[in-house]
Amino acid sequence: MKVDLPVYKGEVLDVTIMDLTYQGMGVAKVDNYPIFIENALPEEKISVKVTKTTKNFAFGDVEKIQQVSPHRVNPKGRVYRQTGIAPLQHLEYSEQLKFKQHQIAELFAKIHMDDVEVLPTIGMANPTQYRNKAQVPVRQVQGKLTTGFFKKNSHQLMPIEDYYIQDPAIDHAIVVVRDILRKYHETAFDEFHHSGTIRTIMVRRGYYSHEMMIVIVTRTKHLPMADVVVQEIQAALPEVVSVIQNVNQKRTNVILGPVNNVLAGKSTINDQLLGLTFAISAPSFYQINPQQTEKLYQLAIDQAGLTGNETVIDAYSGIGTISLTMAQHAKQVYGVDIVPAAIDNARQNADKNGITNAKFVLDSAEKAMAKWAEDGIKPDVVVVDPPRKGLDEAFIESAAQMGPKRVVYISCNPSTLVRDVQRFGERGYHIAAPIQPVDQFPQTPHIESVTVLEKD
Ligand SMILES: C[S@@+](CC[C@H](N)C(=O)[O-])C[C@H]1O[C@@H](n2cnc3c(N)ncnc32)[C@H](O)[C@@H]1O
Repeated sequence: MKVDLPVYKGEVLDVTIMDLTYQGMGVAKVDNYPIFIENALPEEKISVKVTKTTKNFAFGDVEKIQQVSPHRVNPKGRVYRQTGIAPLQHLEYSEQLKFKQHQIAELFAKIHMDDVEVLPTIGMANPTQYRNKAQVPVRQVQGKLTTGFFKKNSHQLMPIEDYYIQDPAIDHAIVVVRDILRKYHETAFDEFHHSGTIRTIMVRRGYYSHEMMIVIVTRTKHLPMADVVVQEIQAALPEVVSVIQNVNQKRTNVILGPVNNVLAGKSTINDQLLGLTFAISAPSFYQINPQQTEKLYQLAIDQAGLTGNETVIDAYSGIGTISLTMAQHAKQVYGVDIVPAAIDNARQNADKNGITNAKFVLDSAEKAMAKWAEDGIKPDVVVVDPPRKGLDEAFIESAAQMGPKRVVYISCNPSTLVRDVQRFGERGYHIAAPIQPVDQFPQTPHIESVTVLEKD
C-alpha cells in the first residue's frame, strides 16, 4: 500500500532540530514524521535535503545552518564526520556529558521509571587522544597501500593520519608501519576480490607502561618479507615489545582471525590499572580509555560495599581487571569469560600480582552462573560488565536464584541496561543508588555507566 509521506527524497526544507538520537544525529519533525540529520544540533535551524525516506522516518543532509547552536564547536573537519571516528566532535564537551546523562534518564522514563536518578556524567579534563588501542583498515588507495578509516556505512577507505581520539604515539606507529609495508611492497587487502595480504593494523599501547603491541592482520598465512618488516618496525618504534601476525582468511567484517603468530618479542604487553599489573594479549578485551577506567572501576569497587568477607562473582571478567582489583577487598572472587586468551591472561595476572583468592573459568557467563548456582556458591556481590547486547535472561535467572545482596552493573549500552534492570526488578532487585555515567568514549555517543541493584 502506498503511504503518503510528508517529505520526499531530494526535497530541501527548513526545519528546527529538537533532539539528538542515541547515535548523535539531530532530529527534526515534519507532521510528527522524524528526519534524522547528521551534524545537526538541538535548537539549530537548518535547511535539510532529504536523502532517504522510509515508512516511519527519513534521513537528511545539512544544506545550510541558518541558526547555529551556542554549543557548536569547531569540528576537526569533514573526514572525521564522514568516517564516524568522532561523531559528536561538533558538540561542546560539557554538552556531550549532559547528553549522555539525559539519554539514560530518558530511557528509564520511557518505561515509566521516572524516579531513577542519573548523576552528571564524569568526564575527562582532556577529552581527546585517549584511546589506547587502534584497529585501522588497510586498503589500496590511488595505487598505494593506505591506512585510514571507512566512510560511514561503506567500505570506502578515507586516508587519515591523525585520528584525534587515539594516543598520538599510536597514530605515529600506524604511519611508521604503513610506510614499512609500502617499502617492502606488501599488498593491501581487496575485499571485493578477496585478494592482497594486509587487512588491518592493530596497535595497543600501555598508558602507564608505554609498552606497544603491533598486530598485522593478514588474509594469507604467509607474510612476505616478514623478517625485515619486523626488524624495521622494532628499529623505528623502540616502545614495541610485541609484534604479532594475526591470520584472518575469512570473508568477514570481523577484524581478528583465530591464529596469532608472535613474530617478535612477547605475546602480551603489560599495563597498570589502580596499581595492579595486567598482561594483555591481542584477542583479549581491555578497556580503551585507561584514565576513565580507573574512575569506573573505583566506583564499582565502592558500590560493591566490600569489607573483606565477601564472595564476589565477576561475570564477563575479561583479563581479570575488575576481579583482581576486587579480590584485594573480598574473601573470594570468581571470574568468567568466553575468550580463552582473556582467561589465560586473567590467571597469569592473578599470579603476577600475587593474588590467590581469585578463580577464573573459561565458559559463557550464563552457563558458568548456572553451574555455580548448582554448586551452591552464594555470592554476596555479582558484578557484570557485559558487551553491548547486555545480559542473557538465563544469566539473570541464575543470578537472582543465588540471591546476592548486590549486583553492580557496568553497562556500555543504556538500552540493554534498562531492559536488564527491569528483568532484575521482576526477580526482586531494585536500583539502590543513583546511576553514575562515566565518559569512556568522548566525542562519540557511546555511554558507559555504573548501576547498583539491591535485593528488596
Ligand atoms: C565489556 S568487556 C568487559 C571486560 C572486563 N570486565 C573489563 O573491564 O576489562 C565484556 C567481556 O565479555 C566477554 N564476553 C562476551 N560474551 C560473553 C559471554 N556470553 N560469556 C562470558 N563472557 C563473555 C568478552 O570476551 C569481554 O571480555
